[in-house]
Amino acid sequence: MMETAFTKGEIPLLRVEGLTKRYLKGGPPVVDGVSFEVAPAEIFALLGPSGCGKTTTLRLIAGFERADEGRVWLMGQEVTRWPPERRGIGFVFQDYALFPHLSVWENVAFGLRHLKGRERWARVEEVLGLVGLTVFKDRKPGELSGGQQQRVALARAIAPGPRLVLLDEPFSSLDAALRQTTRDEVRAMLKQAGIGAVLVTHDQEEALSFADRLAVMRGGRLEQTGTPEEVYLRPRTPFVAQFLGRTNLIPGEGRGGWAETPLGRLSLVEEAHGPVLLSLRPEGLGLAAPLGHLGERQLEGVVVAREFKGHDLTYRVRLGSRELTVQEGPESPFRAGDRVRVLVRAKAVVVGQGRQEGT
Ligand SMILES: Nc1ncnc2c1ncn2[C@@H]1O[C@H](COP(=O)(O)OP(=O)(O)OP(=O)(O)O)[C@@H](O)[C@H]1O
Repeated sequence: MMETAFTKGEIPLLRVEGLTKRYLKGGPPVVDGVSFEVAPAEIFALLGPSGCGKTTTLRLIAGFERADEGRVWLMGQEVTRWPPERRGIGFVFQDYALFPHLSVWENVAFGLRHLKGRERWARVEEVLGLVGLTVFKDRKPGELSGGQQQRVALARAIAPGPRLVLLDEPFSSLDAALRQTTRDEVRAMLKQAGIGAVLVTHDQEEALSFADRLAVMRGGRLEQTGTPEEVYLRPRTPFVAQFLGRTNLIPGEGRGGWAETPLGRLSLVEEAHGPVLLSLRPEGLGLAAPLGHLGERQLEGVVVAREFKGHDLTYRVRLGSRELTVQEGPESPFRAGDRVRVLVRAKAVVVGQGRQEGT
């Protein structure tokens, strides 16, 4: 499986290897053997539930925390023991951390104290232009919207010209509509400036749409790394399948290109043999009216719940002792209590080998 965005021989912008961190001596590691690489100008996301060690990983990369084990390289140079200021990395926090008493212009100029008057002025103007905030340069942060404040924070982080910025849940305090537009804008700005980024988020949609590649993190470890498409369409574990969206987990017996399952024979994306756990996304299933004639092989079930969401419609359908989540178009006509035929439209993905508990 393709897992890197690298051309042969290219030096990664960031490389971390075996990063491990315990906050309590002798306690469990909160970051446990984390390794990944980020290519120049690549946007990489660390996605995982609260407390899985994402922020700690970011702090180890920035140098705010010291790793118990493992190493960090920036553009081929080992920086594991370097202090944060020597690493030249930009950092954007969830709460922006802007100076409230300084204007937008002064906030952005703050990290440029090493530059002289004219040079400094030109760089601040350039960066404000890049983030589209030139007209607000005299305002204080408190006189801006959340999305605008976030862009100031980004401008301040990129003003000194870092090759890498670390973004810790930078969009989470914005409301849904603003979050999406700010995200798109920030992505476009990073791409335009050729700056690589590591984004930390617990929001799967954000990671999928913002990142070029992402890693799903759980309990201090990276469970799977790949492009958004690879990780969504080819999850390797039940956790990754469930964390990246809704899915149906179905036990089966692999027979090569297909598996025998309680839903009948399912085609598999990749060959498998023996006991397996399969993932079938709700959009890979469909509903139709049951066929009238008896003796026809069909997966018949009963709609137990229906959730209309505008762009789609989600059903819960009971088949024997099992419930499936099925996604249909918004005009799908079934109601709770209707008898329906379940259609399998997609191939199943193997997310576990061997007998699984609770399936
Ligand atoms: N300074 C600290 N001292 C002790 N424990 C800490 C410290 N910082 C974090 N932890 C613990 O380490 C674990 C990982 O925290 P971390 O903030 O890295 O996770 P996260 O995935 O970023 O979570 P969230 O999304 O909630 O911020 C958590 O159990 C947290 O309570």
